[in-house]
Amino acid sequence: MPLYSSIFSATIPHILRHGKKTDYFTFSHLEAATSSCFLSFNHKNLSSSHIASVSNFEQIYSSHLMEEERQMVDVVSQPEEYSKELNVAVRAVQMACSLSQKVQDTLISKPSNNSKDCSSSVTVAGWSVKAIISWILSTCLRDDNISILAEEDVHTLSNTNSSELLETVAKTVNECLAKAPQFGVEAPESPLGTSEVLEIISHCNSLGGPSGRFWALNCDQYAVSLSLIKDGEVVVGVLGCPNYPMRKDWLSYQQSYHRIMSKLIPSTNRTLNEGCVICAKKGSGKAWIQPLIHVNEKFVWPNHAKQASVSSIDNLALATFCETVEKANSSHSFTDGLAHSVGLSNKPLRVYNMVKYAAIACGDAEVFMKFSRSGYKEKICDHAAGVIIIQEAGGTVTDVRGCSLDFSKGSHLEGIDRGIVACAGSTLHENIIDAVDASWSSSTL
Ligand SMILES: Nc1ncnc2c1ncn2[C@@H]1O[C@H](COP(=O)(O)O)[C@@H](OP(=O)(O)O)[C@H]1O
Ligand SMILES: [Mg+2]
Repeated sequence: MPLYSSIFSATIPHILRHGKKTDYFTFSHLEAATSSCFLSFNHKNLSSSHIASVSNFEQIYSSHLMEEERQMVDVVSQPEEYSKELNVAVRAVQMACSLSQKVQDTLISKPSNNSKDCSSSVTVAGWSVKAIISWILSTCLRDDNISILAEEDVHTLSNTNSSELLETVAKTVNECLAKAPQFGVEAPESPLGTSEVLEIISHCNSLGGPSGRFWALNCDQYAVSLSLIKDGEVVVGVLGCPNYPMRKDWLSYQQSYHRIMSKLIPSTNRTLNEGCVICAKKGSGKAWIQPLIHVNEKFVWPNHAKQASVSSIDNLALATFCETVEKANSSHSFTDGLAHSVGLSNKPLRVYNMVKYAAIACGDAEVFMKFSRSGYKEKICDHAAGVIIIQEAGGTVTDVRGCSLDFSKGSHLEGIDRGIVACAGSTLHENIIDAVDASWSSSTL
């Protein structure tokens, strides 16, 4: 990429210094947005008080829908179980991703050398996403007892030393919620006070478990994932990837570059390179992918949604495998050796967190393997949405013995044997599992 090297050399060192997966940088306000939403096909199923509707959705959109979009309407408009939850969760994740994109745009346009500024922006963005998602879920689903399993301890923010942070989070949350109509959600009547923000964040205190329902949330710069878990089973999964390039050849670049590249290389179809949200409902046999909406656009459900399907490649020689970016999180030497032994000759795709699941669900990669050091317990928030999306898109996800991942044991996946393997199809999956079995005893894992 020599053409871009001078711009990259100016921006990349900054990203490398500060652009780790958890860095959000300064949040700047979202641009003015328009109001109203398009939901009449489904509004009977929704809590109409907070989700606006236009009655002429059918006339405006149905006649123009492409076949895939029609199918999407069929899937989400039927009064099926969890349609409402899926619909609301997609909006919540869209909003969270737009906040994340905004922060990243600020990073690119106004790089800061102050790591303290950066980490405080990360913290603000993280809490703000929790608040926004909690508020949307409880308001749109009319559920005052929303329960969310997230990674941080909710009490940190109520600490008396955190009052400045709380004020900043509340400001960010209010700026973001003021744009809720852009996503088809009514904004709060008046800005939320700090105690209300604390109250909505306090719902992020679920411990998970085998019965009842709770949401699992994970957010960072590269992925925002939200899943609904009912009686230990994942029933809805939504995965937003604000940097997903939607062009396979760009995936192999460090993800922070994508947004720079998408600005440098004009696309005839902008939606092809600026992030996506993928979602699925248990048992539907389908997953859906749609672009993120951008400044001054309205979220039109199911806007440009297309069915997401895993790749049809079932030959390891042609397959691409994903693995963790950080060597500390999964043994690269073991996966390299394994890849060599099974004839996986393509370069591994190292993308952060759940972007790996997204790559498989969209057919951009075929295999994901993660072999954590012994003693590390995987968190369910880091997998739930990705697992259901891959399964509904036609793929297979298990531990290395071929057992399903168990989301009923609290905040962590207990009893995972050796590691996690996700594949586009059962043939690939069997081959990988057999190969791991054959090489495990000689490994140092
Ligand atoms: N010591 C460890 N061993 C294995 N996985 C780890 C780990 N520490 C963190 N992780 C997991 O690996 C994820 C990051 O992987 P990757 O390198 O592919 O981005 C982390 O996501 P979070 O940062 O959301 O907790 C976490 O789920
Ligand atoms: Mg995580």
